[in-house]
Amino acid sequence: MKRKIIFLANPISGGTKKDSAFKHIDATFKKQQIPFEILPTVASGDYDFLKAKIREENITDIVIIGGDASVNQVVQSLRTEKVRFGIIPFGSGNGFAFAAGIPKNVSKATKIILEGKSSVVDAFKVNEEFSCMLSGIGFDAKVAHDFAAKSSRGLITYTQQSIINFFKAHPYQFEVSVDGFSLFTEAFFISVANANQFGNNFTIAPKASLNDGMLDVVIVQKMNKAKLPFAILKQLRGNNKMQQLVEAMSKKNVLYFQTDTITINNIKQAPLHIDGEPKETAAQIKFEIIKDCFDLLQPSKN
Ligand SMILES: Nc1ncnc2c1ncn2[C@@H]1O[C@H](COP(=O)(O)OP(=O)(O)OP(=O)(O)O)[C@@H](O)[C@H]1O
Repeated sequence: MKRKIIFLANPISGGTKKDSAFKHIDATFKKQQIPFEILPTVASGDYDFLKAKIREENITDIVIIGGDASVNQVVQSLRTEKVRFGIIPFGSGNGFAFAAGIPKNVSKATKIILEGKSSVVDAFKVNEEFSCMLSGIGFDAKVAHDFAAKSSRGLITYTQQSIINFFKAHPYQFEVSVDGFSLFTEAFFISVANANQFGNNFTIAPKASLNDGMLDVVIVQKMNKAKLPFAILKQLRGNNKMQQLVEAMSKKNVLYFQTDTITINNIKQAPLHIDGEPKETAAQIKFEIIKDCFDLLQPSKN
């Protein structure tokens, strides 16, 4: 089938201008005689207005030029359409794109779109909301909330907010239910991941895969603050194996396991983020995998 592409570019993401990226895209797709349009993303995140256009004009690919929140919003709105999704990473974190092996370099990312190889990936539900990368409750959500309140975006702001929040971090109480089993924990944060990272290649869930039908859960329990960076570093290297949840509870500060569904009673109303965007928190939060949710243009795995 002849391809026809809509690029959706976020005018505010990532903190850098996209003009040279637009030029590169324009030159590449004109040369290949593939029809395309570059439209701006919308702040509301609602792309229902594009559905009629997609059907009438037989659009085959929707490519997001932006960060994780843009990916979340576009896919959430348009995943019921018969289109494939692509990403040219232009956010501050780009966790989802990097987890899929899509690089930040515009010409390399554009080449992946041009090659047109795709495969299905999972996403997940957070109560009634949609997440494709990584959502969390507690300290990491606090970073997302504070980051959203800043006028400048980008990696430096994100790092500043993480450091400030680290020194202010305090644990929250949670009741975690998995497979009919329930436990109480005091934790700095609980992250639930489809992708393997927070963004900027900061890996938190080393085994997470975008199409394994599993959510990767990381619980960073209460501990002496001096130990916190070390514990996260241990997790980064992926050598913190989950043996038996109960046994690990008492001995380990960082718990890591996989499940397709998890329900968390958020006793102290810790803040929530979905794909890095702050969201209103809830007393109970259920995370549930959506297997084979959408088709993603990405580098082939072999
Ligand atoms: N046209 C627009 N005007 C204003 N805001 C927009 C517009 N389009 C999208 N947004 C908002 O921009 C925000 C940031 O989006 P995005 O995730 O693309 O960038 P980022 O936060 O810099 O990257 P990352 O999520 O990877 O850290 C989202 O909250 C999104 O709703």
